[in-house]
Amino acid sequence: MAMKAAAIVTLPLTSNKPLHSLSHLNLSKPKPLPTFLISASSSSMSIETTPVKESTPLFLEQRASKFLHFVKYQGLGNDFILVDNLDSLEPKVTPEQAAKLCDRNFGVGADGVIFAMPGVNGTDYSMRIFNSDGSEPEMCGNGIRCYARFITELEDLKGKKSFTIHTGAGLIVPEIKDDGKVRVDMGQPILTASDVPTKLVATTDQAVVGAPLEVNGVTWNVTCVSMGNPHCITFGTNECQVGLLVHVELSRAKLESNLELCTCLIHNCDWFLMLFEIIAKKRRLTLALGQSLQVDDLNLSDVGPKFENHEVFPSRTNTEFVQVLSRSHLKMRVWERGAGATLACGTGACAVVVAAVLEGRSERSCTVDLPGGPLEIEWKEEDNHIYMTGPAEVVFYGSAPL
Ligand SMILES: N[C@@H](CCC[C@H](N)C(=O)O)C(=O)O
Repeated sequence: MAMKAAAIVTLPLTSNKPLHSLSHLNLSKPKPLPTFLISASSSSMSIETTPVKESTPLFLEQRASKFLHFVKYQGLGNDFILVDNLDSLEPKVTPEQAAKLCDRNFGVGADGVIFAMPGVNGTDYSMRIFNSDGSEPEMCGNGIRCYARFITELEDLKGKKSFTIHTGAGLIVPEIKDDGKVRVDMGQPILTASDVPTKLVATTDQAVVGAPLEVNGVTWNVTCVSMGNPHCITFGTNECQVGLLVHVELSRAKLESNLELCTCLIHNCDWFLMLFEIIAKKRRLTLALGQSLQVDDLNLSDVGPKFENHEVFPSRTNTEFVQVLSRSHLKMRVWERGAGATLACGTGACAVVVAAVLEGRSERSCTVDLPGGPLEIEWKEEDNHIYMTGPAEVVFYGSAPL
């Protein structure tokens, strides 16, 4: 009689199956992985697919194990490791572990790690995030869209499309649209210089709008906006070209329409309005013209860190370099605090539209082109809130040792 041996095998982490094959799993209520009976005789070996009762801990239930189970998401190429942290307000990953996980050579690779946590103060959920350098920002626009999609995977929302999320920037309300995109009420922008925060001297109503800032030996014109996290937005340098300082005599009544006309003309001939100063008594408008930014030509990794760590930004800053394509179409590149050059920044795109409106360059509703794709941004006059609409997609499901 042939001898038979039997062994219990649970599909291991070393399975050849691609990680995305776990995509059908509901991560909060893990389903058992299949168990197979292997029978071997001296002449043959067979695998029976009849499940066998097993007692080993389930893969996704190994909370005590040294593995982090996560879902990788991206929003316009701004990518994140999303962690189910709904059972605790303590992140499952330390800032040091987050930096290691985000490393694109030695880790999973991401711009940040995001934790889906239980709600506080009556909100449905709360969110925390670590940047790829391990620092903790207050908010993340692309991340919050990924978060919203992640919640729909973790929880049975019973058809609910919108919920409230507590963040370091206050209450954020995403809404899942029928086409899968996410529209987010990003709240109100913060403009008071000391709250952004920046040490730059306010130019108008405590806000820093179109102020000169020297970086790398060049004077840039900047506007500072907080979306909960700090942003410094520039449309270009203030290097006036010979003969381009224009003085226009205007009557007060005509001022607004003339200002718009000037901006238009200047855009058309590839120069743009950098600074305007109304000397009311003399009824004179002074325009200082600078060179328009061609964002594709920018040496981002050279200039970005100099803005990020400039002494006028006590909490460091994210920096957006913007080219105006039309009054409703902007193009930007971003150097993010704690993450460097990224393919997109949601809070950055919102801050850019606020800056463009404050500087008289755009309407309140704009398409903002980022290296990873476009975002629709609207700064509503009625409630002073900013609304951002864009995509968020799963990249893969995975586990990594901590
Ligand atoms: N990419 C994010 C912003 C992430 C935080 C930022 N690096 C900071 O430190 O403030 C976005 O989409 O908003």
